[in-house]
Amino acid sequence: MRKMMIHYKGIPIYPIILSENFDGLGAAFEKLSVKDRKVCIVTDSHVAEHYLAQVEAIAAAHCASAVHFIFPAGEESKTLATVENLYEFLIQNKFERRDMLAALGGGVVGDLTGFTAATYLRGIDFIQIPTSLLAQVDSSIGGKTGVDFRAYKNMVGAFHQPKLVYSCAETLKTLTEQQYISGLGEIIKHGLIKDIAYYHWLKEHKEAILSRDTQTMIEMIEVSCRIKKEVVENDPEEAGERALLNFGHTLGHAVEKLMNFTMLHGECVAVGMHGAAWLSKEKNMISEEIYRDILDTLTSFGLPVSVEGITPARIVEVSKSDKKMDKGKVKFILLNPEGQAVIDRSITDAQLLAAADALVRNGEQKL
Ligand SMILES: O=C(O)C(=O)C[C@@H](O)[C@H](O)[C@H](O)COP(=O)(O)O
Repeated sequence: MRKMMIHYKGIPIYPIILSENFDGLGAAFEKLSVKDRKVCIVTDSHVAEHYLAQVEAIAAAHCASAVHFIFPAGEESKTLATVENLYEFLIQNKFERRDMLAALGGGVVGDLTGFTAATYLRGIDFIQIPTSLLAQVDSSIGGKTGVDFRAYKNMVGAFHQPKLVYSCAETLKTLTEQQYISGLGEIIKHGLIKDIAYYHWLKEHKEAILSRDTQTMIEMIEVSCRIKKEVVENDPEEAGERALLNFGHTLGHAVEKLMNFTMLHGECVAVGMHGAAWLSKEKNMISEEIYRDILDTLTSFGLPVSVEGITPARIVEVSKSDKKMDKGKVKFILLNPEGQAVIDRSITDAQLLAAADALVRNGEQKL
């Protein structure tokens, strides 16, 4: 078992526990003083089949009582309507301020549960038990919670920090290939924005990573969590540096929306990272060779770097309606020659369109 603590202004806020199994979850509950508090485990229809019984039994043994709320798996459920159903369930079960939610699942479950916890009774505690690779290395850490609104990704939300993040590597073995690889999109992002040695380590350990070797996965998750921890500790509410975590998300969110959420988040981030790398190359911030290496790395891990069926013009239009606008300019995260990410507000509409064009697969172009 590995453990790290998230601090804000030097004060310890919550632990991240990385474990091979759920054996340490009971002890982690105990540390939260939950003996006389109710817990509602929020999960989706896929995860419920695999892990709900086990986690609910642990919660019931350590808390005053445990109930569960299950919603249909998928991004379509990440709405205010699901949040309303959850409020209703909590009211019916007489949940009070001192009671708690536990998000058992991937990014959708974590974001939606966190947002419900942030707003129910003006805020109750919640914990994250992420079961997808993407949630374990990214969305469960840092307190970004929220839902989509009329297909605008994460448009309504709040910063609300969990009391615990407990990640169990066993759960990664039941992920579909596509879900697992989607998580690798955010992991490669971590290397590219903050730790180029880690990016090379990922390439060197590709086989063990893709075969889901437990120890390699835990090592990789630990490095990614440390990178995310460092960024969110320095800038908890995205006043500055935290925006670097949005590398690949400006165009990625637009692709996600235009593909009607038929592509997974990490896949869209990979396409978006291609766009950001392309812009970095065009601005002479990285070489053609590095640009090619990024594309090769993404594709060698099974991630897409282009899309079909949408137009560059629509990608630009939708990018401009995302949250990343800043005084009318799209806030872009680009790569610089030192192998670090930087915030850039100088991208023109023409450059944005050309980047979007590089992502759209048509005829000859087979990236
Ligand atoms: O934690 C963050 O900050 C991130 O930006 C991490 C992203 O990878 C993640 O997808 C996040 O949910 C996107 O946030 P958003 O503010 O762009 O919706």
